[in-house]
Parts: sequence; C-alpha cells; structure tokens
Amino acid sequence: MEKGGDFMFIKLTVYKKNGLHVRMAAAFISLLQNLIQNKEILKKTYVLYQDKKVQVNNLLSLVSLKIGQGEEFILHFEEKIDDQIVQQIKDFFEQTDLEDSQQAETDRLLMENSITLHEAISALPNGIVVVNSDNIITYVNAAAAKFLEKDPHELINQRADEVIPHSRLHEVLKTGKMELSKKQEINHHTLLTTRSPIIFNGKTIGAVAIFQDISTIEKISKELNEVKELQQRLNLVLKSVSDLIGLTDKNGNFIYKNDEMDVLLKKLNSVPNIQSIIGQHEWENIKNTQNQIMKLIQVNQQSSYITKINPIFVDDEFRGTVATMTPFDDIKKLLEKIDLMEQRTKYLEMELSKHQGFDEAFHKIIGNSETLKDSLTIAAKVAKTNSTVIITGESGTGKELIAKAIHEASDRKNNLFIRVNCAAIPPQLMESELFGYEKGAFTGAYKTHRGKFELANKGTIFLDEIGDLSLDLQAKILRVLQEREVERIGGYAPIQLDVRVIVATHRDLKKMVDEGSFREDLYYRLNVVPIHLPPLRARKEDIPLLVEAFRKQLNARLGKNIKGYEKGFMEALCSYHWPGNIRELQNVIERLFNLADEEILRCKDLPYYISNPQCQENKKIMQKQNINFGNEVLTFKEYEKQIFSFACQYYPSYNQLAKALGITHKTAAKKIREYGLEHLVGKKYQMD
Ligand SMILES: Nc1ncnc2c1ncn2[C@@H]1O[C@H](COP(=O)(O)OP(=O)(O)OP(=O)(O)O)[C@@H](O)[C@H]1O
Repeated sequence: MEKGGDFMFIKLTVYKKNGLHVRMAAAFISLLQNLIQNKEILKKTYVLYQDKKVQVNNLLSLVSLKIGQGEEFILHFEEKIDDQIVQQIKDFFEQTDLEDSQQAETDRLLMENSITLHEAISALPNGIVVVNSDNIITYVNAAAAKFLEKDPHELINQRADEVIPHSRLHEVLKTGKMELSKKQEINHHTLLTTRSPIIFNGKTIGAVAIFQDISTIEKISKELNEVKELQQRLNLVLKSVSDLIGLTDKNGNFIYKNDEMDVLLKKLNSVPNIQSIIGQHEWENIKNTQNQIMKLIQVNQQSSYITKINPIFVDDEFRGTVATMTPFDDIKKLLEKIDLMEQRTKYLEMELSKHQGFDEAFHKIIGNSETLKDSLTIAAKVAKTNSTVIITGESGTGKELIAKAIHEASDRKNNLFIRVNCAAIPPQLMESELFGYEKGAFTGAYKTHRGKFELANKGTIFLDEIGDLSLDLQAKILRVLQEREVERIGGYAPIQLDVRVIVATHRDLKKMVDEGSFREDLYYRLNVVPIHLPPLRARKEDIPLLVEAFRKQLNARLGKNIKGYEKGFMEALCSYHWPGNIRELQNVIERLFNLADEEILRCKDLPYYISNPQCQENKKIMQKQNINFGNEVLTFKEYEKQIFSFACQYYPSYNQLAKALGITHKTAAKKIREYGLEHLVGKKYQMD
C-alpha cells in the first residue's frame, strides 16, 4: 500500500479461478459500498489495471477490465481511507468463498445491473443484435427488431445470416476483426452497421452488430445538397440577369446583392443600404404600409431605374426587402424596338397581303402601282364579307372589273353577278327593271317579270353609276338595303332577298348629298366599304404592264403575232394623260393591232395627240371645226342628234362627253340612249 498526501494506492491480486468475474466484481462493489458509507469518496475511487482506469463502483466497467486469475491491479483512493477498511478489502480478495450475506447482496446488485443494462440497451435508438460463436442470435433489442421488421422472438435462436440481410456476423466470428460503420440498406432504412467480435479469454465467444439508423440524416443531407444546388443555381441566375437585384435586412442593409447592384452601390459611393437608393421617406413607407413600391428612380445624373421593392414580412414582422432595378434606358430602347417591329410587321403584313392574299379572281386586274394594290387589298378583304361596297373612280378605271372580282372571290361566285347601269336605263323603266312586276300590273305587263334584285338573289347586284338614280328610286333602293326584301310592281307580298350590293360611281356623292341631289341616308348606307380607283395618269407605272397584257390578249383574240414595241413607243404612251383611263388605253392598243403590218407596234401608228402631246389641247378645237350643219335647216331634235352623234364619237365616256357639251352626265346618257348612239361612243376618239 502506498500513501502520498491524500492519495492511497492498494495493490491487490485476484486469486479466484475465473479472475475478477461478474459475481466477484459485484461482491467487491457491494463490500465497498458497505465499508465506505460516504458516496462521494466511493465515486472518486478507481481501479487501475494495465493502462486502464475505471471507477470502482461501475460493475460493467470493472468486469470489462477482464482481470484474470493471479493478476494484480491497483485500487486508488483519492481520499485517505481507514486502515481497517483497507485490511477488509485485502481479506476479501484472499478469501475463497463468499459468505451468505455477501452472496445475497451480490445477487441483488447483479440483478439490478442486468435489468438496468437490459432496459438501457432496449431503449437505445440503435439496433443491437448479439450472436453466439455459432452465429445464432442470442439477443435482439427493440430497435434492431424494428429495422428487421420482425418480432424479437422470431429472431432469437435463428441463424443471423438467415434473418439479417448482409449480416456478415459470421465473417466477424471467423476473422475476429471489427467492421466499423459500414453503410447498408435494410427495409428502407439506411443503416450504419458496426460489427465487433466478443472476445473472452482470448477466444471469440460471439459477435455483436450495432445498427445506427441514418435515414433521417441521409434525407437531411440530401435536402441540404439540393438546397445547396438550388442556391448555386439561384446565384447563377441572379448573376446572369442584367437587372440589379438585392436582398436587405430589416435595417435596409444589403445581405445579398448581385454584381450589377454592387457596381451601382460602389458608384454611389455612399452607405451600402437601400435607403441610399430610394431615400429614407420611401423606406419608411415600405416598412409601415407593407406595400410594394414601383417607381422610376433617378439614382444619379446619368441613370434612372424602374425600381421595385417588395417588403418581406414573416408572421407580420418586417424582416427586410427584395429590391430589383431595371435600367430605364434599356426599357426605353426596348419599347422603341417593339414599336419599330410592330410598324415593320404591319408593313410586311400589308405587303404580303398585296402579293399573296389576292384571290385568283383578282389576277386579271393588271397593275403593280401602290395605289392600285391598296385598293385591291381592301377589295380582296371585303370579298370575304357581305358588306356593301362603293367603288369610286373616273370612267374606265376598272370599277366594274373590281366589282366582278369581288363577286368571283366571294362565296356567292356560283350565283349571278347582275350589272345594272343606272345611267343607261330610262328612269321610267328603272323601277320595273330593278324590282320586277306582276302580270297585269300595268298595260303591257303580259307576264310576271322578275327584277334585277331578284335575279341577283344569293349573288351580287352591281349598281353602276348609282349617282344617276332619281331621288324616288334612291328611296326605294334604300328600302331594299334596309329590309333586304323587294316588292314587285303590282305585287302583294315582299320577297326576301339575300343579295350582296356593290355600287359604283364616277361622281362625288358627298357633294351631291350637300347639293340635295343624293339622299344622305342612302349615302351612308352605301359608304360602308369605299374603294377608290386612281386614274391611270396617277399610276403611270402600270401602263407598260397593261400594254403587255393587252398585247397578249389581242394576239390570242385577233390571231396576230405582235412581239414588241418600237423604241419610244412606251414612253409616248406614258407621257399621255389618258383621260379615258384603261378603257382608252385598251382601245388605242386594239386600234394599233388592227393597223400593224409588222411584228412590232410603231410610234407612227399612234394617234397624233398621243405621239405629239403638245397637240392634245388643240383636239377640241379641231373637233369643233369639223361640225358641218349643211345648208338645210333641220328640226331642233335633228340638230341635237347630229351634235350628239358627232360629239360622242370623240369622247370615250359619257362623263367626258357631258363635260365637253356642258350638260350633266345624266342628260348626256339620256340623249345618247334616246338617239340610239351608244355604239358611237368613243369611236373617233382614237382615230383623230
Ligand atoms: N387594272 C386593269 N387591268 C386590266 N384591265 C383593266 C383594268 N382596269 C380596267 N380594265 C379594263 O378597262 C376597261 C374599262 O374597265 P371598267 O368597265 O371596269 O371601268 P369602269 O370604271 O367601270 O368604267 P365606267 O365608269 O365607264 O363604267 C375594261 O375592259 C376593263 O377590263
């Protein structure tokens, strides 16, 4: 025994056959508890064996030292112990058998320890499986049974490798080597398994497997990885946007800012908080109202930003803000670009519809001028509807041609296109022409006659020269347009109609309305889709195209083989002002075809007034000089007929003729009809 100050070391030898076995260790602890009543002293009493040091009153620790027979160990007190006690301890190790009282106390201690140990192991969250040297399971705690999804009694006495997937305990039994923290999956649990041999007296008497469930940790770590990945992605996104983005804490200090925001803050050279950008007032506003703000903020002289600040509230508590700023110049430029693109798209759409959109019905309308294409674009669009169309333009500009094309391009194309020249039909016949009559409605009505409107049912009626209709008939037409029904003269019941109405005029209807010669209500009824055809002189680029088209048509029709034109021919045509428009051009070309002996059209064959533009003004004078009244005095009617038969030959249209004679278009049409001179109209116009 050694004593040093308060320290005491007692050297003891274990003589018992099985060394310091469990029962003896329990008896030893029980003895010490009896001898040393002061628990504090006992707590500080240790057993030193080889290089290990354990508390003496811990049975498991003591037994785990595995002190064998004849081996020595040191009992170390940190307090001074009575010599008597020391002697009793020594005696205990020298005595051979335990006394009865010692025996009973030992059993109690052992029992207590075993139960405590069992409870502790059972309650462990880690699974524990113990096997004997034959790899038969001898112990399973509740956690292990749960991982294996079996009752403990189903596992006890079973071979471990038969009931535990990848048990490997037999390997541990074989090698005697510990396997530390090996990962394995058992029934959806991710487990870290430590397997160690149980060695006693140098022999492997069994093995123990300890399973630690790391499923939750695994899940958390996976989630953590995902969060990390997400964060990295978010960082990348925030870095790659050109907007300025930042997160602030509740004091406005930036806790995150992307590079662009960083650059701005550095430029501002002030405290790096959001207040330095939006001002203290706005900041207070956000905090108090919990509202988002979106403002154009001029940060410095050069730059302003569309700034959006969203407050972050958690459980009604203000936690900070998310700020995004978009350079306003960028947006302005973008808006300008969008505007430009929109304009371009519109232009391209229009161009496209001009080139592609026309129905085949429009292909016979020759011309490439913008003005004509604009008119055709409207015509092609309106063809698909049932709207009333009014076509205006000088005589010979192609009003009827367009009206027909609209009909041909419409769903009505398989039904009739009925043309009514309102200037050519005498007013007294007009009503019966338009609306028809019942048998016996008036003298001479021997049978029922269907009017043009009726004939055009399901098709199109084209009322040419609508401006020449009497006010009375205008009212009747208006009724048809409103009611979509006609009543034959002498008829009793109205007839329902489905007619598409297209009207045309060379007159200024608006002016006529102002003058009271055209009904205002009808004017607005008709003016739904106006299409204006420009005169040929306003689209001279179409002349070569038209001439070429007429050349081909006439070659085919007249069996000729005119191949081209003399130099200067086209120029002469283009410098003429074509008062009779395309009809006049068509007639001139046809006349040249008749005159041509060669394969080309020559300038010398052109009418004098076309090849010599300076003579055009003299034409009227020459015409006037040509009137010959003779020596006989005739009746006024006969003179009138002579005047009309002379004059109408020199003008290609009623309109021009009327202008030349200083009368209305209507009167001119009436007189020509009256004297049956229609076949002479424009006859000498080219011949002059
Ligand atoms: N763009 C064109 N392409 C080919 N031929 C055309 C074109 N425009 C008109 N024409 C032809 O010119 C002639 C006159 O056309 P249309 O009768 O349609 O004119 P309009 O304006 O109705 O005349 P008006 O007012 O005297 O009745 C027709 O033979 C027609 O085929």
